[in-house]
Amino acid sequence: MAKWKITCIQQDVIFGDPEANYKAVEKQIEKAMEGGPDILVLPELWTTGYDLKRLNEIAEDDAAETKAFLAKLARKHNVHLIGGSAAKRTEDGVFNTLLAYDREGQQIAEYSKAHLFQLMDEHLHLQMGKETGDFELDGIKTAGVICYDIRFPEWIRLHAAAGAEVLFVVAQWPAERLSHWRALLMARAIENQCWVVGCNRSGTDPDHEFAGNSMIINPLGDIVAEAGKDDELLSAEIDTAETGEARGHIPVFEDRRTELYR
Ligand SMILES: NC(=O)CCC(=O)C(=O)O
Repeated sequence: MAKWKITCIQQDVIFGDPEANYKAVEKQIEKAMEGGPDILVLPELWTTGYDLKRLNEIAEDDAAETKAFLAKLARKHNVHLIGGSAAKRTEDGVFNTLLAYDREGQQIAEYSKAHLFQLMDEHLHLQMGKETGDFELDGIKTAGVICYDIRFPEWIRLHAAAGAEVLFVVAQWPAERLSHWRALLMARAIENQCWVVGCNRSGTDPDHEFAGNSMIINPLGDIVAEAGKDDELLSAEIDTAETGEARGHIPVFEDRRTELYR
């Protein structure tokens, strides 16, 4: 069991300008550390934004600079860093990849978005990940997924059934579907009886206005903290003992009828 203070860094992303975003994020991390968090969370594609037409050009080989940047800051601040996602260029194309680092700056997760969101043209510019997003923090099973992934309950269930007690969701979720963002995050928490930490971006890009409304939701589906629309550091204390309590109270995982689910 673990008790953690989690802070989501909800902020605007400067379109197609990784250097400017590194500077902005470094500054926000410094500010967030004043609150003494154990875990920091960044949003989806925070280095490049959805500059998909230039993505192949501005993505880094193996997301190397982003990895070095996140590892350095996790170590410097002695904080677990769920580093949002970054465009990772490989021989097979560009992936939208979540990266996470522990307090020592060791990489603990590298998960590429499995479900590509056609409405924002991801399928034209990105490759689909094939692996799950499980990882451990301080010996606790957790998982990280990316934005549109939360529309696939069977994908999230796979992680919860493997023991994840906290689900981190990094996102660039548009304001026009804010009601879906809120309902889907709450539903994933209720059905999987796990903590859900959704870190969305704020601001706009040439094609979208983003919702903000990062959320921290407990395993009963209650919203413990929710941000507004603009830049914000959203924090809450979480206790993973509540996952076991929720699962003990209504034994959903025991009552599953997997033999019927075909
Ligand atoms: N960046 C995304 O995956 C957006 C997903 C989204 O907006 C949705 O409605 O789903």
